[in-house]
Amino acid sequence: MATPVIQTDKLTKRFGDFVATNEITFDVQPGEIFGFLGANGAGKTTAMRMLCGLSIPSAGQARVAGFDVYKQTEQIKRNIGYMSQKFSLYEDLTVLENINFFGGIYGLSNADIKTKSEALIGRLGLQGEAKKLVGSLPLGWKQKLSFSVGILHQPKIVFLDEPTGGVDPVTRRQFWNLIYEAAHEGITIFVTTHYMDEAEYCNRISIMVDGKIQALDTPQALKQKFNAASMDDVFYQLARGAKRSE
Ligand SMILES: Nc1ncnc2c1ncn2[C@@H]1O[C@H](COP(=O)(O)OP(=O)(O)OP(=O)(O)O)[C@@H](O)[C@H]1O
Repeated sequence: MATPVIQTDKLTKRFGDFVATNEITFDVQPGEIFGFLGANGAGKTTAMRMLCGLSIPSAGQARVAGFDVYKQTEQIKRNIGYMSQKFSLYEDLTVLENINFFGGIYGLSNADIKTKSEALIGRLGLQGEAKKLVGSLPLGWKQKLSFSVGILHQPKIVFLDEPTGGVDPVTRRQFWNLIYEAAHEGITIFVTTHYMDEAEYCNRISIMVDGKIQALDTPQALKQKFNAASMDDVFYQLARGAKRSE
């Protein structure tokens, strides 16, 4: 088997006495679409921030794209894409300006940025919008653009924190087509979502409850194990006892 792109061993984050992420251990394989599920407050964002090199763990180990989350956070940031819940493009720049700006941040050459931006705009069907301010686009388009910009530098892994919140099912489906294309090109996808139909699209899923991973397997295997008709049902069986969910 190939070396995992994410490896964690008892990864933990405490805020004072509160253990937000509690000894989580798992691997993610190259090219995998890995769903990171859990109720509100389960500790997903906290874990993801540690894996992205944005927050130093309290205990445990993790390597991301081969780099250590304590000592090599800059290398991690160069090898990943990250799309947070909070929309991250500049609303007061145009579509093209955002692509140019982030391409520059990622260290791409001008020629590379030009080729990639034309391909990106074509793929998203944004030819008519290239010179419009991003703030004027519908939310679903912004999310698709944000994802595409987040993988402009062809990172090894892209972390998506609830990337499709607040958009309709058709737009979510289009977003998932982009995810599949990226995975097909070899980019590993690490995604949190509250939508159980999206969980079904993942190769494997972990489900966190109150800071701990309580289940991890393919959607099919989880449904069998919990004798459940749907992922909704699996999730409910695991998360109904959660103390932290609102
Ligand atoms: N900086 C912080 N200081 C104190 N507590 C924090 C901090 N960040 C997160 N927490 C707490 O840690 C717990 C886990 O939060 P986290 O945001 O990781 O959950 P989540 O699973 O991503 O939830 P959601 O689905 O609502 O985004 C929550 O109870 C939260 O209040």
